[in-house]
Amino acid sequence: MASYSKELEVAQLAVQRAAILTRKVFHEKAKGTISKDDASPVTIGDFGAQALIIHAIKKNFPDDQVVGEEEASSLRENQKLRDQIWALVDGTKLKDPEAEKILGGPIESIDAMLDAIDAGNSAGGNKGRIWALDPIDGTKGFLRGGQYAVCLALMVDGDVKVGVLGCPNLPVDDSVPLTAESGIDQTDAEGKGVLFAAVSGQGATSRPLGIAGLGKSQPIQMKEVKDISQATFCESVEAGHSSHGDQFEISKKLGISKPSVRMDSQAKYASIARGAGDIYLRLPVRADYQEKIWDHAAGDLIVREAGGEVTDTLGRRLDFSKGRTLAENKGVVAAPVAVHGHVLSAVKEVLAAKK
Ligand SMILES: Nc1ncnc2c1ncn2[C@@H]1O[C@H](COP(=O)(O)OS(=O)(=O)O)[C@@H](OP(=O)(O)O)[C@H]1O
Ligand SMILES: [Mg+2]
Ligand SMILES: [Mg+2]
Ligand SMILES: [Mg+2]
Repeated sequence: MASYSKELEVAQLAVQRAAILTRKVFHEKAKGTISKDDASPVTIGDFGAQALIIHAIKKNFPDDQVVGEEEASSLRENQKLRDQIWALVDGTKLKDPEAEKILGGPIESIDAMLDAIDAGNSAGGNKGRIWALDPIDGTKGFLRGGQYAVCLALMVDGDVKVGVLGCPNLPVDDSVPLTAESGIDQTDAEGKGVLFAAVSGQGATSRPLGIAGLGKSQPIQMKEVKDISQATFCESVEAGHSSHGDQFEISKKLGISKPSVRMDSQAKYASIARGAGDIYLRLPVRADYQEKIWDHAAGDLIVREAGGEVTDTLGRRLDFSKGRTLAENKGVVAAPVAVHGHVLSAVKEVLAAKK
C-alpha cells in the first residue's frame, strides 16, 4: 500500500501557507470581491490561495493534474485586482525556510501566478493522479466573518487517497463541542486554526494550523452516538446550498430536539470527524445541481478515516471519478458508521413523503 507521506507533507504545508494568506484577507475590510458568472462571490483570497497551492503541487509533482475551483480570465483583464493578488502572494511565506523549500519556493512572476491559477483546469476523471482544490470553501462565510476552509485532496484513479482541510476559525481543542454559535467566528486569534488530514487506510489527524513547519498531530475519531436523539447535526448556513426544511424534518424523525449547528464550508466534515458534532446533512435544494468534487473530496476521506460513513441521499458512496462534479450523487449524509443506516432511513422517508 502506498504511504503517500510526501504528498501528505506537501499538501499540509501548502494548505498551511495558503491559510496565512487567507487569514490576512479575512482581517481586511476590502477583500477584493467580484461576482462570478454564476453570481457567486470570489475574493483576492480565493485566487491567491489557489495560486500558492497549485505552484507547490506543480513543483513537487509536475505530472499531476489539478481540478481547482477558480480560473484567472477575469484577472487577465483586471490589472488592479491582479496587482492586489500579486502583492499578497509575493508576501506570503512560511516562517520556516526548510518548509518553504519543500513547497518549491515563491512564485516567480505575475504571469507565473496567473498560469498557476489556470492550471486548475483539469476535467477530472477516473485515471491517474488528480488533485481537487477549493482555495476558500465557504466564501460567503469568509465574507460574513464565519467559518471557511482551505481544501485539498489527492485522487488516484478516481479514489481519494489524501485529504487536507485548513480551518482557520475552528478551535484548536478537538474536545470543544459544537454549539449554535460555532458557525460564527467569535473568539480572537488565540487558540484558533486547525489543520486536519487523512490518508486512505491510515486514519485521520488534527494539529494546530501554524505559520512555519507542521505542528504536532494527534489522531481524531468520531464520537460514539449512544442516543441518536441527543446527536448534534450540522448543516450549511446558506439556505440556497442545502434544504434547511428537509433537514429539519429528518432531525425531527430521529427525535433530535437540539437546533442544528449552521456552519459554512467543509468545517462541517472536520467538526464531526473530531467528535465535536455527530451528523452532517446536505439535502439538495434543486434537482439539477451537481455538487463540486472540491467541496467534498477532503472532507469525505477525513470523516471516513475517523470512523464515519459518507454517502449521498440514496446511500451511494460519493463518486469522485465522474469529472469536476459528483454527477452520480445527490446530496450528502455523513454520520458515524454505527448510526449511518438509521440516519439514511430517516432521509429516505422524508424524501419519499415529499413525492
Ligand atoms: N445550489 C447549491 N447547492 C449546493 N451547493 C452549492 C450550491 N451553490 C453553490 N454551492 C456550493 O456550496 C459551497 C459552500 O457551501 P457550504 O454548505 O459548505 O457552506 S455555506 O453555509 O452554504 O456557505 C460553495 O463553495 P464555495 O464557492 O467554495 O464557497 C459552492 O460550491
Ligand atoms: Mg466550496
Ligand atoms: Mg471556494
Ligand atoms: Mg465559490
